[in-house]
Amino acid sequence: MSIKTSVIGFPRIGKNRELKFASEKFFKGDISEAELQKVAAEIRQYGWQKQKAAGIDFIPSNDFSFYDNVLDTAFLLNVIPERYSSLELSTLEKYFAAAHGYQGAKGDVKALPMKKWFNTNYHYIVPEIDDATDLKLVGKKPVEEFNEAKSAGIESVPTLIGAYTFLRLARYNGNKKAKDFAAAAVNAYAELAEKLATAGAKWISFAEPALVFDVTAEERELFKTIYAELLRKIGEKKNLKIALQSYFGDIRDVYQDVTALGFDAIGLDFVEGLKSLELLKTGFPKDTLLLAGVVNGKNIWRADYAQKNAILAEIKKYVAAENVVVGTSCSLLHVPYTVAAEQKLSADILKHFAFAEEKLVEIAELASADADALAKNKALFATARVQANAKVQAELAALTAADFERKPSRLDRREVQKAEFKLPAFPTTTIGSFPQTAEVRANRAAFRKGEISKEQYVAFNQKKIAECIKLQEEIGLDVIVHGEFERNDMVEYFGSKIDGFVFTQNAWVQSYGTRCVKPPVVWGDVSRSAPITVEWSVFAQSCTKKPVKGMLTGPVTILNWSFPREDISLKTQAQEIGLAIRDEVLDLEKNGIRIIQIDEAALREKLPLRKSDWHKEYLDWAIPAFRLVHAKVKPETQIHTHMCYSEFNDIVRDIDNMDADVITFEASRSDLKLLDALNDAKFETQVGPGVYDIHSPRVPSEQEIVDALHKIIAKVPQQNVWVNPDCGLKTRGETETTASLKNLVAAAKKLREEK
Ligand SMILES: Nc1nc2c(c(=O)[nH]1)N[C@@H](CNc1ccc(C(=O)N[C@@H](CCC(=O)N[C@@H](CCC(=O)N[C@@H](CCC(=O)O)C(=O)O)C(=O)O)C(=O)O)cc1)CN2
Ligand code: MET
Ligand SMILES: [Zn+2]
Repeated sequence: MSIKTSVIGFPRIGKNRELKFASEKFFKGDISEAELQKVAAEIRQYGWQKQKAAGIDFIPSNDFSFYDNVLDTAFLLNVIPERYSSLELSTLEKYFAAAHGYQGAKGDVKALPMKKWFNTNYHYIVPEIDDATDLKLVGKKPVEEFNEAKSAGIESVPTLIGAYTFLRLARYNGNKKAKDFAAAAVNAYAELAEKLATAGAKWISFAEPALVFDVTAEERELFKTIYAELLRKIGEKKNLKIALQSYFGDIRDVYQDVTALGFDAIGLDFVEGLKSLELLKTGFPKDTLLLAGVVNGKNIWRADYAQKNAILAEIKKYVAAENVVVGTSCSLLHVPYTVAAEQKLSADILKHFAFAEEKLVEIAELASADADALAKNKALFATARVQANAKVQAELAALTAADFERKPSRLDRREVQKAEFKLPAFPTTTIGSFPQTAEVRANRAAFRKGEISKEQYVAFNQKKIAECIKLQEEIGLDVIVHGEFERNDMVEYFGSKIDGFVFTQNAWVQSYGTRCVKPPVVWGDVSRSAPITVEWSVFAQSCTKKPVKGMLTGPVTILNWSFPREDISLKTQAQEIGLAIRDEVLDLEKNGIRIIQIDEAALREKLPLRKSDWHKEYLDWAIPAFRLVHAKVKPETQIHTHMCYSEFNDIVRDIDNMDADVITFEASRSDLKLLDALNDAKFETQVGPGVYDIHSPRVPSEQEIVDALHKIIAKVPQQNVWVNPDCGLKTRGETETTASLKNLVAAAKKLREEK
């Protein structure tokens, strides 16, 4: 008897990003809703048929989304703020209005906020609940998609974001809290379960990834209340089975509750769940299926069957073999579709890759214990995939404490830099990128396709840089940037210039809505063979007397937004990338660049989901990796860094400990709590909390920026304050950018006068 198999979710942007392109056309009014729906149906069909062909037993439905599954759940449960529901638009248009705002004949509303989905580069839409929210079942999406799969001959498992995770991730604007909506949520989910059962569903799966966070006593009560009641209600319909699916870690705080509640299946993550095996040893209920997440849903490497089988063997000591189901550790949303779409990489490289479709085959092969497949896999892992780079290894081995310690101290450097730059109070700057217009993209594309020469490509970008600098001088900014016209993405660009990475052509992964990324793959030891940005920066500096910031991406961000190796530690990889970027920093300095920004946009992203793991598992290597990059620069060289997500209240000391001279970060949309945290921590790094939101085309008025600055100087010593936007301007238009920056400079001047 072959073991059964399950999948938590499948990619949904389309094998060639069809959903992205169709949605963007729909937004522009170029295609109808019906045409968009047709593309969506084809994408769903594709995923189901691939899973069926691979022999997957538990195939999910309702894992598709036009934008985001959390937003789908909000629309399913009537958690739709009135400003969207009252728009005279179709339901799908209201949904998109909540996802990314609406500005047009029918109204003007901003989008709901977007947040990182656990420890991934996917982002979800944060549902907004207030005291008047009438949580109840209003949508049909799960039932419709179940029926759609059924008519295609597939008996799917409708998967739903569970009530606990939904209520845990929502934002509450009134006095009511999650627990005040528990009863309503139970009723809505029970009603939905009944409808699904009537439609013929045999199973439903509740995804509860929020169980892998630290769970407080109060949250645990909420979880128990919800499911005790929901299972009781559903239990009245005896032919429906219920799975509880966790992922992105282990559920140590609620394992006992989960196993006691009486689910028909429990999904545990044996990849990121450090304690999952240990928990299993404490007992697992009889006659319950264990959906064993052993195939990594986040990486792009082939699974090592010997290692996976060892885990499965261990699992079977505690769970009857017939109750073990082999599956993915999380949704396959976080990996690209298929290795088959890669034509440029050699077969020797590609044979080590498994994207979503290849992972289906892996699950099936692990379940069937097919002898040929086992032998082939054994052979693949028998030899080392890559040769170590001796030079890099020697450099790593030679690192000492001094490589991580910049001298003199920040406060001493500060005096030196004051004399060096003679910047005014409230110095103004931007984060790096300027609008990536169609012609900028076209220039890169033409060069990539070999349609223009290197000289033509460089000449175009130099012209753009010169114009960009002239514009910044006219606006009156103090520290200038070159504009980043040569970069498609801040990580892909560096990856493509550093040895040790490999690149895919079509390995797109959804980051949010219609936006995708193509993460580079860390293939071997990483090293820099030639300067990357120096010529651009030197050219930019030749255009102005004002200081031009060199612009680099830091090691932690490059690593976090790539697919890392698994044969060596993240710490080692971050150090290798750190050494490569350090070479670049020192070359920039040698070539007259006196201010260097090293972006760590994604530093916060991979902070472990549990607080107890923060230091040991992450910060203890991530912060030193950044220090390594800049420790050897001269005292007068000013090091900046930038972070996109300002939710670092709990780690401000660690951020300060990166020992940058200046940090800029997103603050305009967030509250002032971070400023309080900076104040409490006596934050020493000079700071530029973004004074306006670059994610919107709206132009902030001078007064708004003055007001923002007043709030900032109420908490941060004036002499530490920089004035800058939130993040890079690459997604903005040129007109609004110029208008916004003029107001920003005017606001800074006003504050100088007030002093
Ligand atoms: N890696 C990463 N993660 C991040 C961020 C980030 O900046 N980088 N920011 C945060 C938000 N996430 C984001 C993720 C994606 C995009 C984004 O704009 N993505 C673009 C793709 C960007 C890109 O690489 N574009 C290439 C073009 C790539 C391409 O498709 N080229 C086609 C041809 C297209 C043509 O010729 O017109 C091809 O080569 O075939 C370029 O500009 O050069 C998109 O989905 O639309 C923005 C933010 C968090 N995570
Ligand atoms: N320097 C980069 C830019 O301005 C930093 C962006 S952070 C996502 O685009
Ligand atoms: Zn940013």
